[in-house]
Amino acid sequence: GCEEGIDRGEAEDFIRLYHAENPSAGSVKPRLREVAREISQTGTYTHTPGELAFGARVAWRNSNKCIGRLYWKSLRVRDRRHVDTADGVAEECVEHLRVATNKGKIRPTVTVFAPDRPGEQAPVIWNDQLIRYAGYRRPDGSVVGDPANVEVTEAAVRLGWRGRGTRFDVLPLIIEAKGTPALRGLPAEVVLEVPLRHPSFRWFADLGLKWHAVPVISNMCLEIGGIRYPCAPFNGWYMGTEIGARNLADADRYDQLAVVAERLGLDMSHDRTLWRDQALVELNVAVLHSFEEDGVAVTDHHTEARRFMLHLEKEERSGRVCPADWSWIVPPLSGAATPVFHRYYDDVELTPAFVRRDRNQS
Ligand code: HEM
Ligand SMILES: N=C(Nc1cccc(CNC[C@@H]2CCCN2)c1)c1cccs1
Repeated sequence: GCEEGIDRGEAEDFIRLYHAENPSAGSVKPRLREVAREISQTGTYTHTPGELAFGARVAWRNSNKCIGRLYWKSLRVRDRRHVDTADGVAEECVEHLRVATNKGKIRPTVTVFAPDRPGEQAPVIWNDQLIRYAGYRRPDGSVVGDPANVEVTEAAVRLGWRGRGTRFDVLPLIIEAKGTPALRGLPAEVVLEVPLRHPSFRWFADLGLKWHAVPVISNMCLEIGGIRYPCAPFNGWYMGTEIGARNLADADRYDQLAVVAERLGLDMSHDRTLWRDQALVELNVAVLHSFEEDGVAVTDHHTEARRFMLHLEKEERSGRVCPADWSWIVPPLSGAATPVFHRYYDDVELTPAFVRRDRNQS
């Protein structure tokens, strides 16, 4: 919340950073005076469109856990700070999906909705991504669909939603505006999905697996110069391992390794036959093959690791520290076979930033 008002120091630091990296923005002194005046009069201040776009791009550049930061300057910023109703947020999220998906040629995009302001509650989205598959817990404790989404599925059901009960039901958005949560379904035409098949094993298609094309994170707060934007959904494209080595592989997600190993005819009698590892590779081959064949942007972890090494070099050449968290940067498959494994990083927390939104804060 912003009961205590804006941190003037953070506001000044950001304005100075903006002018330092954008000489065409003119002299910093008049803008610093204007911001200080607005804060003392209203308890907050308003970013110019240029400051907002730069702040969002630098928040991406500062994201310690992100391997995909090479193209941070190309982030498309949709300034929707005037939107603060459930209908408005829903409409703009649908448009975000249309613009970002771009028929598979995915464009990294962020939509920035209303900020926290003294006495006004900013809208928030309860879903952690715009596109999520429902998880239905059955009486015997088993789950149909994505176990990671059982809670949000139950929240949607409490609000009146009923799914079809398949393993891949796309959840509605739950948007809380002015304290009231509301359901808003996504039109099918903005939810691009990729059915998964394997280039060599024809039986793979019969597993009935698929995944959505665009990951749009909708539960993080964008913080710029002391201003909090609790609703700022952002997307890139997937790295294949996120789907093939986590979402479909984790035991507490779709748990498909034994299913794939069985169909591969592997010896599953002991871990040391490495049947899990062989199944993992084929599952990831299927993800990359299917996305590529459908013309949907995706990267493999070798390519993404090489790009990140290039990003590190460029940042160091620009005289900046590139903050990184080794445990998130190293891919969950074949870590040491990628260059990002073989070095240390400075895991410092810089601002502007995308931060996890605490449950109790808006
Ligand atoms: C363009 C392609 C991109 C790729 C391939 C990529 C890749 C990734 C991957 C693999 C992760 C780890 C996710 C996980 O393990 O669950 C990640 C984390 C993250 N990425 Fe990126 N990213 C991209 C673009 C972006 C963009 C456009 C933004 C924001 C504008 C962004 C911000 C972040 C943040 C904040 C995290 C950490 C999330 C958390 O703390 O939970 N990334 N990225
Ligand atoms: N490729 C992406 N993956 C991504 C990025 C940030 C966060 C996430 C979701 N991470 C949460 C899960 C659940 C815990 C560990 N991983 C995925 C992108 C999503 C949005 C922009 S890029």
